[in-house]
Amino acid sequence: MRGNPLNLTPEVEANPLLSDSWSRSLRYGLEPTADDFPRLHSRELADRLASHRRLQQLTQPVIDSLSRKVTDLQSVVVLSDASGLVLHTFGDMQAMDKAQRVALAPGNLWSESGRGTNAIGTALAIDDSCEIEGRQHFLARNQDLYCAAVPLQSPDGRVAGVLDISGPASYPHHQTLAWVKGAAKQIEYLWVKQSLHPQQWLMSLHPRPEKLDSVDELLLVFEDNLLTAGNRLAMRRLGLSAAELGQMTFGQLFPDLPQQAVDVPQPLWVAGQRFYYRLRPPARVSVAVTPPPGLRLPFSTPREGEKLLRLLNAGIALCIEGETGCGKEHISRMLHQHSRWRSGKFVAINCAAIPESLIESELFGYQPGAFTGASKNGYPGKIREADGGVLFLDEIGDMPVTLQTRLLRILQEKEVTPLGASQSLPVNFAVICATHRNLAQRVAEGTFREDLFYRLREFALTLPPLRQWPARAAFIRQLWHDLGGEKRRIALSSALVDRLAACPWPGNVRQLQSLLKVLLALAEEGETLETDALPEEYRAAPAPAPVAGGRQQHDARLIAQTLASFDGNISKAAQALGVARSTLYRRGARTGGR
Ligand SMILES: Nc1ncnc2c1ncn2[C@@H]1O[C@H](COP(=O)(O)OP(=O)(O)OP(=O)(O)O)[C@@H](O)[C@H]1O
Repeated sequence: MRGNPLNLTPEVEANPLLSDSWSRSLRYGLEPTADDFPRLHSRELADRLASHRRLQQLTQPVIDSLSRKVTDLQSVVVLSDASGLVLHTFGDMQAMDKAQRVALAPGNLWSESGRGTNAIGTALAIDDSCEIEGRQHFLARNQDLYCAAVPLQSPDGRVAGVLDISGPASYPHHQTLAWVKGAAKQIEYLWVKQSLHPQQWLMSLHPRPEKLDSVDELLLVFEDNLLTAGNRLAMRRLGLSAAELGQMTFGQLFPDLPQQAVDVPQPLWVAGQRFYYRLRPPARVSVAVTPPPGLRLPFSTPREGEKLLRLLNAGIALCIEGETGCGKEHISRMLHQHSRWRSGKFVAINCAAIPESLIESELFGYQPGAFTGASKNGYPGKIREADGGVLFLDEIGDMPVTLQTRLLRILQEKEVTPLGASQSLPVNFAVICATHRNLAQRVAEGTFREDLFYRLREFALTLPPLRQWPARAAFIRQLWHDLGGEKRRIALSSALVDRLAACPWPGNVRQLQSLLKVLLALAEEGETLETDALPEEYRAAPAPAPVAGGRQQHDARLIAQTLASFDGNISKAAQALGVARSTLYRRGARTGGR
């Protein structure tokens, strides 16, 4: 048919929302007569439900009253996740015919790519509310249904799921879309208010002062002076996008307004429109920490550093990959100190070093007497310690799969339930993870959850090994200065620095730092160190080639040389290497055993 190559019905063709959606459905390769439909097995569904507990808890009271309203229309309320997967169906389904009951039950996937034009899938595709009635549905098998859906937005600006009302198309649905929109507005309002952290500012705005303190309020949340969250009403009305959260400052949004508590509604002009606003200061004032001057990354440009900071400020999960010792933790600590999370702690967890049986209590904490041997005072756990700060997950690739599920849930719901507790506690933190493993390969092998992989790797950064850093000589001199070389009036000759800059450094900065500590411990005040001060393996030109199992072999050699320099005195060698004596005993025993 000319002008209508997709053979759309006149009703669909006349409505751009529908014709676009039908075109997409056809492009997905769907057939209107298709009778099979995507559905999740109960085990996978249980897993997905567990990771959306917060969404369900938040929506439950609003949905309960909504489902009572739609009973007379023989309709049900459906809650889906952001992929269109039905998580819960509320209301009486008995009045529906069997096919509809089956199709709307939890576990069904109502994405547009799975079922063509339908309210849940199309609302997700256009990120807006919509109603799809009878023959407007793409699949013939759904054409007895009426559905109205609204995407739900979490305070961090992400689409978290969809709220939908579905029922027989034969009933009148004059108010249904308005009801579902009102419920979604209420959920998004409660979500912002309930996840407010004591260190955050809350701004509420509305063109009419009497509407303040109602679900119609526009809500904005600031941490320090950074905009970090808001409800959809505010973001739409003020033209803000999720990408601006963590970037936009109070001053950029309201240039003429001081960031001061305002209790009695005051007028305010924004984008040519008059609003009234209140500004509630944080309940717990964070210790004002002045950010240290500019972030310097020795291996890249200042712009790269600024980019990473912006991402961290926006709450984006960073995944840092790179060889051992190249500074993954060091850079994470620097980012934390410069970020909006700096008033909270930097909490590092080595996922490979904690015994599997202890990781759970270590991460999630426990109630007094939660298990035999538990401290009688309980333990808050690392995740709660990181509240307001940065949680650094080192060697994330080694986290046991069972714990990956719990970690994912915490990252999605931003709350933690200590062992033995019945109530969960809200937490707010940024996540940086590090690994020297190939995480994608672990996902392919089935030892790392794919959903956690994407959640933790919202932005991935690969640190180059030290041998590839530009300006290595300058870095070596800086490290020497930081270790106190200049203070002790001990200099490094240019020839020595050049030799070190040419080394391959399989153990990266850790190896370089250990060597410089040894040189410093052995040198006399006022001396200038030449290449002959270097241990033999560093003296020879060309520089030593990287060896298999690099770090361990290098460490063993360095330990042996240092011990020899101090005539076998373990205390002095340990001091020179900057490690505990017990480490040297342990390493000595290991290398000696080979
Ligand atoms: N840019 C840097 N400036 C100064 N010191 C650094 C720098 N990068 C790393 N270091 C130091 O090198 C050592 C190793 O760094 P770090 O622990 O961050 O490496 P890593 O990549 O996390 O190692 P691993 O993979 O073994 O955990 C630390 O003592 C750290 O302080």
